[in-house]
Amino acid sequence: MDLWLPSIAVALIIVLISCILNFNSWFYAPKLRPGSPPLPPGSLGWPVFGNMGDFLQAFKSSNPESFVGGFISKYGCGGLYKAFLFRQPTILATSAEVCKTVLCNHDVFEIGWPERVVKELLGLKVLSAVTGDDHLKLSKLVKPALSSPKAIQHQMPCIEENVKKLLDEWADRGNIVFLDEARMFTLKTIHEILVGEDTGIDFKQVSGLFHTMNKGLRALPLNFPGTAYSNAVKARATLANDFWRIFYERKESKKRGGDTLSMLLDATDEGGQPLEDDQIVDLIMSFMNGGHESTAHLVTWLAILLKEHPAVYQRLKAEQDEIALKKMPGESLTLADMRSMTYMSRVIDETLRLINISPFVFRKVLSDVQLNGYTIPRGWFVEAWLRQVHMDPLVHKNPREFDPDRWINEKPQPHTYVAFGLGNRKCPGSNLSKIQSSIIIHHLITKYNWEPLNPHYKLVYLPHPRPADHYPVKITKRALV
Ligand code: HEM
Repeated sequence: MDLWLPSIAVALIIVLISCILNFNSWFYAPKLRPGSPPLPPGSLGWPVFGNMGDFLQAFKSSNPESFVGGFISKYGCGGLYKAFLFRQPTILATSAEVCKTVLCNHDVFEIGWPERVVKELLGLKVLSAVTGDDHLKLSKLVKPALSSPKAIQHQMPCIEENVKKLLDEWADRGNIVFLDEARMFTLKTIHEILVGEDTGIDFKQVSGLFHTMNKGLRALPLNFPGTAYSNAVKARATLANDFWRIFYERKESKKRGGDTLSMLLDATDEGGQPLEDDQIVDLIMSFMNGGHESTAHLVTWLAILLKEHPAVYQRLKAEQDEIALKKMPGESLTLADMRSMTYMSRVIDETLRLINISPFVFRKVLSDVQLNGYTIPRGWFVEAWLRQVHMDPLVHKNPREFDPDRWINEKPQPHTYVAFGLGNRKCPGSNLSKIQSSIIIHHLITKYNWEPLNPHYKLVYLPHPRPADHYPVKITKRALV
């Protein structure tokens, strides 16, 4: 009797642990049709939390690759693993080929924000919320407002004027925190590009509101006072007030220019239908949101990596000095100048590959699909792990090395560079962010010097990779020669 009790207790504990460990698999794994291939290998982790603990541990360490690396070393290099992330049963798509399949097959893999998030935070009719044919039609209608020759003609002088003012102001101040200043700069510039004039908005407040709104996008959609989601909904409402005011002022004034708002006001679809007012307001807000934070990170990382790689710095400086020397004082950069910045373009691509500002993007599975001998079940989420595509040594040789020449030496396949995504949802602001960073780095490298005040910064990876101290630098204007 004395021996029975402890044995039963041990057996019960084992059963309990096994129930806890297998709860997600029992609860979420679907019954597959007889003869269907199995789910991909992997583990759905702990109840409620799934694999979030491993994910956070990896992304809070100095080696975020260890998260996917754990799946690869346990389950092989198949490029597909089942997991449980962000409260959803999820397939991790980690190889370049699988990511391409996921991002380019919109009839099966579509964006799938919860309805409530679309309604309360994103806006019902913005690019990242609409799906299928509606998405195709909207893309066709709004992309020219960001990347047509007419749009670029408006963007370039606007960016350059702001850059010149900004860099002089930075040099006057001496010490600045690079990422914080770059954020303010990209926010002001994208605002001018989008709405074309001073609208009296408070940029510091707007930056904070977008930050609060973005935090809510991945939070539990519980609208109770004090939750991240509720704060995000309030932030969005405050932002929307500002943007409706700007919209009405412009609509009533009938003034039009090369700015995005003018182009959206005048845009019509194939049937001659204009965009609806609330859609234009939501689109402008979504571009302003998507268009400042990521570009500010890109510019900051360019400044960091150039300082850390003197040979790349010297080569880029030589290319940019040659362009600058051909200019009369005050003469602006032209599109032809931008096209001649071939090394700059490789440095930017390599920075985006190495840093992975958007480490992954998600899709919802619309119907059961078989891929590489596995079933991906309907209703699950797929995370296309863009970061792994860039950091896979089988795709990019010595992936941890910063080597802008890999883009000519390795001649990589187009789907192995996914910094801006792939397929129909590829970032519509990719050109704009490259133009903006090229112009700022052109003026910075040809006329100023910057020295990091803390070269031994600590790196953090969430929500975007960056130095924990946001990269404080001392900036000085070069003497004219
Ligand atoms: C370094 C800068 C940037 C990076 C790394 C970046 C990255 C990305 C990525 C990876 C996607 C694809 C998302 C997906 O497949 O679900 C995307 C989409 C998007 N981006 Fe960007 N982006 C940048 C700059 C910009 C700028 C400047 C704008 C606007 C002016 C912008 C607006 C958007 C929008 C609206 C979408 C949604 C497109 C759709 O769903 O059709 N982004 N971006």
